[in-house]
Amino acid sequence: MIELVGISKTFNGKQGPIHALKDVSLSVKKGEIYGVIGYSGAGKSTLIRCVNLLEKPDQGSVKVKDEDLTKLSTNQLRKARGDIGMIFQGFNLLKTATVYDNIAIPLKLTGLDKENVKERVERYLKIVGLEQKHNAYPAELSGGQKQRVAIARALSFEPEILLSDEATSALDPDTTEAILDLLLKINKELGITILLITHEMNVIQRICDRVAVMENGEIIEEGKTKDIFTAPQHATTKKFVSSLFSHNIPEDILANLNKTGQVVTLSFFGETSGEPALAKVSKEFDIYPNILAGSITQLKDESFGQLVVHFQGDQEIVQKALQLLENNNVKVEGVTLDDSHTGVY
Ligand SMILES: Nc1ncnc2c1ncn2[C@@H]1O[C@H](COP(=O)(O)OP(=O)(O)OP(=O)(O)O)[C@@H](O)[C@H]1O
Repeated sequence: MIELVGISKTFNGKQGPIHALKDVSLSVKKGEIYGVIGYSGAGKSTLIRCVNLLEKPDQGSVKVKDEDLTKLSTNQLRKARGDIGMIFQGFNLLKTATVYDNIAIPLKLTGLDKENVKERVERYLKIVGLEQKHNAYPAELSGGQKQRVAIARALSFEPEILLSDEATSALDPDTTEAILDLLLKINKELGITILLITHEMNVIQRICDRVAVMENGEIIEEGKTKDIFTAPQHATTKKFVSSLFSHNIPEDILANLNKTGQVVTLSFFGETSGEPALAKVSKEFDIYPNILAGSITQLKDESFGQLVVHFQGDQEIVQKALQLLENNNVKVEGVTLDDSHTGVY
């Protein structure tokens, strides 16, 4: 659906050139929710703005629905952009217009007649749950409600793709959850492909099928959300994942525990696979795992759990127990003193 190949973009900064994107390639499938995560300055905004050519890359191709947007005339590009909606952190609403007009005005500018404009505004305000707010002005709305208006405005053009530029970054945690639920609903019920950028791992965790991690204008890791959560490779990815699972065990306690046995992290999917497997090994090998920390979190399609466990006793038996856990699809990783600085992931 979206195919970025070898995108580069350099800005002229005051202190010399800034290589915001360096040979970035990315592919988003139809119907997918794809997240790009990175710290400030990683190049996320530049990347997402390249998808609808708000930013023109210096090199590379931007294919949307098999059409290379960099090769289109102004008119053709305007038409192609009709398939790509966008929402922003700052909502970008017209302050002096009502909720209704914020959606209706851009639609009227496309030449749509009054009846159809009315029908669309009402349909999409209903989808975002704001049918009671037609006559309100943006100043009378909460942040979450303003983002809902912005989403309804984007949807009113009936795009196949929605780009989300940090849409939940200005919102409190509860409102963020509600907006993420709305994005999931839009994806599932309207079949809209979503490409989002964020610096918050919980956004990736809750709704993304796949994720790319960006740093210094490059994609440093990419994959299914599930795989990135269970086996992050790059130090930055590990940091993002551990921001959600900060099972910080104080260093001196960890050092003492390591003297009397082994401390491991067990990662598992689904509600059933982790604890029963642990109960099974303790029974079979007559060992007593001591659970030090644990968490369970909901990914888009399944739950993901982690337990930090101390295994005491005969090392040979413990190794056999850990092997059995692995055979039961539980991922086993040793916890070292170094891990405790950033949290166990
Ligand atoms: N128009 C511009 N002119 C000059 N430099 C720019 C411009 N736009 C972005 N940059 C620089 O390019 C780099 C990448 O910026 P970008 O906004 O894409 O990163 P980001 O990951 O989205 O970060 P943030 O979340 O802080 O916006 C940064 O060093 C930024 O200062």
